[in-house]
Amino acid sequence: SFIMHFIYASTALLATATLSIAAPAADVVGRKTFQVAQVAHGTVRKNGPIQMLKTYEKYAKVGAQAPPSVVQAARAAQQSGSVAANPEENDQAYLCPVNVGGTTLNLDFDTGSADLWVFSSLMTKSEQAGHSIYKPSSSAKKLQGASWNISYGDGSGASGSVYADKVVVGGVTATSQAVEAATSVSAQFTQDQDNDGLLGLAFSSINTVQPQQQTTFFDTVKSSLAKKLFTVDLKAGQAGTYDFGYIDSSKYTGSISYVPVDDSQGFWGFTAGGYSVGSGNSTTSSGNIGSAIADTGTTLLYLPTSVASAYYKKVRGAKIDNQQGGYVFPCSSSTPDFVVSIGGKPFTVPGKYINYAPIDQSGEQCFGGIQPNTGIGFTIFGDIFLKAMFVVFDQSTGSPRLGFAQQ
Ligand SMILES: C[C@@H](SC(=N)N)c1ccc(Cl)cc1
Repeated sequence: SFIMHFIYASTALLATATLSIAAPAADVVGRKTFQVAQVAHGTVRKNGPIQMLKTYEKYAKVGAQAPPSVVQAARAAQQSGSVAANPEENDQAYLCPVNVGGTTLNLDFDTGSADLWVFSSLMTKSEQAGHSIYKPSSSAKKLQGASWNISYGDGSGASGSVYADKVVVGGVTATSQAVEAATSVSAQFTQDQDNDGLLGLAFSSINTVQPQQQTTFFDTVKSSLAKKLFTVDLKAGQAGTYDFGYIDSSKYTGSISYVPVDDSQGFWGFTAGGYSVGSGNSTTSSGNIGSAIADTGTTLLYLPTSVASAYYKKVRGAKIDNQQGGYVFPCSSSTPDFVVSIGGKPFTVPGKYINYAPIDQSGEQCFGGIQPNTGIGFTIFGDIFLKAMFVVFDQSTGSPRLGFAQQ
């Protein structure tokens, strides 16, 4: 199904209010005291050399220099790892094996949301059917009073309670990660028995846990990674990878072009430039695409309506089919490449990726991988785009940035 994940993260207003309550003035008659429960945030095992190296780095501007032994020990302790991203049918989503509290679950890594939620033993047996299930392990600590509720624009959603437990992704370990155990999920999720939950990789500012917002897996382990970044290398119809803490230069061609990220909405936001349809001399090109996000959790490529219209003018028999919810065309029509400028460099989505899939068994009409971003308000570079690229989601410099290269 062409489900587009939307996210309406519930606000953290309550948590903000709680945190901003001023302590009563000491001289107030009948002074009252109050307690604020401290809940373990996502954490990783602290490591001496890494902590020492951070101290040396903190005072580097006043001449502190870490001894080679500290640098060497810290480097040895820093984490990095890689996990397979296995495509579902039609590359609708990509699922990665993750060890959550001792059980391996297949999770949809989603750079467009910030909750790590899983199918759990707290759900009814019928809802659990066919899925791998998280059962809070003996090492799990329930976050008393914490809850979460996430909803997506296609009407899907999930909710439940929260535990702190060990999570391992490609050998990278978060010793105490907020694991959002579902008590209820919508039909779209129960029906997709390949998918045991989501691992959010957007910014923790849109995590939905209340009353105390929690960190994503990446934010939890970030300080322990050799480099504070992860890379995404999705592929068409075959397994790709998510790598944490390092850049594997064998996974891309040419050089990586970096652009600044606007994380004000909690997404990996950036500005996309001009575009062209087709390759060689039969190209059309026009104005800027504008604000966009890099989103592994969205299947298709959602572009401004004028850009989508310009693209399908070049596809024989293309039309909008409201019953199907977007552009369709004869499966026999050829689909041109789509080229977009990011950071002043051209990036090409091969035309074959834009013939997404037949709309039915007859195989006559096919659904487009490019669709208009009507009602979204920004461009979404989803998997149709990402599976042609190698992308670096980078927090290793002062402010976040995205790196793009063709694969
Ligand atoms: C970021 C994606 S949802 C996701 N990847 N979890 C998104 C957000 C808002 C709209 Cl309107 C449509 C799609």
